[in-house]
Amino acid sequence: MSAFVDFKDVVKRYRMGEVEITALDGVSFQVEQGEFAIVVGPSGAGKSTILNILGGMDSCDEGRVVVDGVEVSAFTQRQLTTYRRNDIGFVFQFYNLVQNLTALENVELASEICPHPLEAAAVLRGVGLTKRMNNFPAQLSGGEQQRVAIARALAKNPKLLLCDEPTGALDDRTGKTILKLLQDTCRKSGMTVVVITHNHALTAMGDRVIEVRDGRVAAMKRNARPASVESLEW
Ligand SMILES: Nc1ncnc2c1ncn2[C@@H]1O[C@H](COP(=O)(O)OP(=O)(O)OP(=O)(O)O)[C@@H](O)[C@H]1O
Repeated sequence: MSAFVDFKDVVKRYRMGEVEITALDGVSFQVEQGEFAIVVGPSGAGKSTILNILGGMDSCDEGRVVVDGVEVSAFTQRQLTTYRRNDIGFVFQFYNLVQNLTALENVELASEICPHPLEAAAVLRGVGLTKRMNNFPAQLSGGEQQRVAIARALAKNPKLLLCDEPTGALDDRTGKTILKLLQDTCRKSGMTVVVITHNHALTAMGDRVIEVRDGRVAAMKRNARPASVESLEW
C-alpha cells in the first residue's frame, strides 16, 4: 500500500537551448491523507516544480507519482486536465482571482466545472467572508482575496489542496491568519494540504516537513506535536 501521495525517484529536467537544468534529481517523499505537509527550501531548490508535477501542471521525466492509489505520472494530457480540474485545489501567492467577478462568482466559476462541488456561499462563510461575497477583488484586502482563493480551491471539493507561497504577498499578521485557516481546514475537513515556502519558521506547524535542496530531498520528518500558528515567530 503506498501513501496517499507518493513521489518516488522523480527526475525533472528543463532544456533551454543547449543547456539542460535538472530541477528535480531523484525526489522521493510521502504525504498521508489528512496531513498538513510543508515543503521548504531555498529559492531554486525545486519546490514549485514538485508542486506543479503533483498538481498535474507539469510531468516528470523519470520516476513515479501516485496520488490516492492512482499513478498520475502515467496520465495522458487529457487525463491530466481532468485531474487538475477535479482533484486539485490550487492556492497561489498572488490569488489569481478574476477581477470582474465578485467573490461569490469567482468561487462558483471554479466549482461549476467539478463533479462534486460544495456550495460556494457556504464555503465563503467557512473562510470568514460572509459579508464580502458580493464584493469584487479590488474591493477586498490581500488577506480577504487570499481567503476567496482558498474558498475557490475548497469549493471544488478536491483530493489535495496545494498552496504555493500562500502568504508571500501578505504582511506577517495577515499571513498567519491565512496559515491558521489552512491548518484549521486540514484539521476540520480532513483535507490533505501541501504548502510550499522558503520560510523555515513555518515548519513547526506542519504534520510533515519535506526539506528540499538542490533538487533533492535533504530531509523528511514528522512533527509529533505540530505548533499552533499563533506560537510561530518570524
Ligand atoms: N519552465 C522552466 N524552464 C526552465 N527552467 C526551469 C523551469 N522551471 C523551473 N526551472 C528551473 O528549475 C529549478 C527549480 O525551480 P523551482 O521554481 O522549482 O524552484 P523553487 O524552489 O520553487 O524556487 P522559488 O522559491 O524561487 O520559486 C531552478 O533552477 C529553475 O530555474
